[in-house]
Amino acid sequence: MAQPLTSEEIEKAIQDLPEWEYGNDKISKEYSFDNFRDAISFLVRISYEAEDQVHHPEIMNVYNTVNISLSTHDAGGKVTEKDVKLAKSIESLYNN
Ligand SMILES: C[C@H](O)[C@H](O)[C@H]1CNC2=NC(N)=NC(=O)C2=N1
Repeated sequence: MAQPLTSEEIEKAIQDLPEWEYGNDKISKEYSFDNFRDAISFLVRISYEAEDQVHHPEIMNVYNTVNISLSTHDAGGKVTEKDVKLAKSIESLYNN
C-alpha cells in the first residue's frame, strides 16, 4: 500500500510540477483553457489516464477552468507517490 509522503518529500516533488501547490493534505493545480469545450476535453483525457493508473483526482470545473486536487484515499487521504505520478501524467497531457 502506498505510504504517505512527508511534507519535505512533497515539497521536493512539486518542485518538478510547475504551479502545483501543497496544502490541506493535497497537491493541486488550476488549469485554464480558451473555452469550456477545451476544459472538458482535458478532463476526458485525464479520465483515461486515471483509469489506467487506478488513481483518481478530485475535479472542480467552472467554465474554462479546471481545478485538480490529488490525495490517496487508501492512505488516509494523505499525499503519496501515486498522487505525484498522476500529477506528472496530467502535466504531460496539458503540455501535449
Ligand atoms: C479499488 C480501487 O482500486 C481503489 O479504491 C482506488 C481507486 N482510486 C483511487 N484514487 C485515489 N485518489 N485514491 C485512492 O486511494 C484510490 N483507490
